[in-house]
Amino acid sequence: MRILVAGGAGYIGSIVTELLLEAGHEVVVYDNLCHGFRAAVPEGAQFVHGDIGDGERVVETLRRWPCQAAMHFAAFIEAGESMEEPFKYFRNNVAHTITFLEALLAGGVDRVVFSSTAAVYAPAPEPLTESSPIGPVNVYGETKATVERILGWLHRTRGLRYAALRYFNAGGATATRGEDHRPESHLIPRILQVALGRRPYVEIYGTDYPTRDGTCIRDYIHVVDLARAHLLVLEALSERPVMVYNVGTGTGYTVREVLEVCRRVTGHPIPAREGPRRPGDPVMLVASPEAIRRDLGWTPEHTLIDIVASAWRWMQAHPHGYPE
Ligand SMILES: NC(=O)c1ccc[n+]([C@@H]2O[C@H](COP(=O)([O-])OP(=O)(O)OC[C@H]3O[C@@H](n4cnc5c(N)ncnc54)[C@H](O)[C@@H]3O)[C@@H](O)[C@H]2O)c1
Ligand SMILES: O=c1ccn([C@@H]2O[C@H](COP(=O)(O)OP(=O)(O)O[C@H]3O[C@H](CO)[C@@H](O)[C@H](O)[C@H]3O)[C@@H](O)[C@H]2O)c(=O)[nH]1
Repeated sequence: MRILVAGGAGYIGSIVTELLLEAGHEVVVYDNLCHGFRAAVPEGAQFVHGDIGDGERVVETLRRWPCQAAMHFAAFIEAGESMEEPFKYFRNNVAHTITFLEALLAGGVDRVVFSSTAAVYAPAPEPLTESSPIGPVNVYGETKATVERILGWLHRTRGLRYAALRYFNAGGATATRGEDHRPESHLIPRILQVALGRRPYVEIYGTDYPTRDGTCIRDYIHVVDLARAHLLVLEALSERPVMVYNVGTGTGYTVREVLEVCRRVTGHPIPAREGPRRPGDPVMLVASPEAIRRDLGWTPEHTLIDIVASAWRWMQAHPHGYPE
């Protein structure tokens, strides 16, 4: 298949592109590079510098390289920032996505894999299943829940086939690609930047949550396991026109536990300071990954140690990330 990958110059999209090419697919990466890097795009992929909010450019791209499916990673991704800049998030993640979806259908693409998130759920003290209540506690999660509903209506009214993958917290790297967000807001790379000598300490956002050690709990999923889920749903779209799956491991770690794993893997003491809560942070998000296992046979193959070890290898090899 030839696949249009919007946001394919970013962290997860570039690694999914790497796996798609390895599996023998053709890929057209479509990215405005607002947060991605040209150097992250695998050599075997076509690259188009474009915005998902520019429908004409999307249609033009599809005329030049007709595609059988699209994957949609292009979005702003920070829950904390979304609480400060709601319009920025609604515009890019919802309004521009509507333009993008309309252009895909006009350009003959009726299969979409969408990057949704665990942040669509109301935080809960037990593992979340796909039928757990939707109830985002931040604007970012609301934008993703809104797009999921739009996809549902486009299936009913236009026959769009789609998979919405609700990722839990992605981490880790391949041998050649890793996480490089600027500014970096994510826990694991921020901790590893301390071990690398690029930050004096890591701040723990909130130590008074009702959890086993007072810090937030997340389900960390290796980016390669996450990427494999994309290839599986892409194949399955022929038989299953609508799929909504959690992609996580089923195991939650507190911020302090992640910090300990990072100290063990790097052998660095990694100083930490306790700070206030970050607005919009859910107390706990842990997946039940049972549905995607049952339907498609997907299971995670990597542990939190593998995530941290691969991220650490990548950061040591690329201490300043991708070249601009
Ligand atoms: N990183 C995680 O842990 C995580 C968890 C859940 C969901 N997600 C979702 O996965 C997707 C990818 O996340 P990531 O961590 O790779 O983020 P990222 O910022 O590394 O990648 C996003 C890419 O989209 C591009 N982009 C953004 N707006 C665009 C626009 N209007 N037009 C064209 N390109 C645009 C950026 O340049 C970037 O290359 C996002 O949709 C995010 O919401 C990520
Ligand atoms: O310097 C830091 C950074 C983070 N945290 C905490 O670490 C946890 C994880 O935070 P982070 O790595 O920023 O990820 P999330 O805010 O959980 O969000 C990620 O995971 C979500 C799915 O769970 C996705 O939807 C988002 O796109 C993605 O950014 C949270 O409790 C944070 O408060 C700290 O204590 N200190």
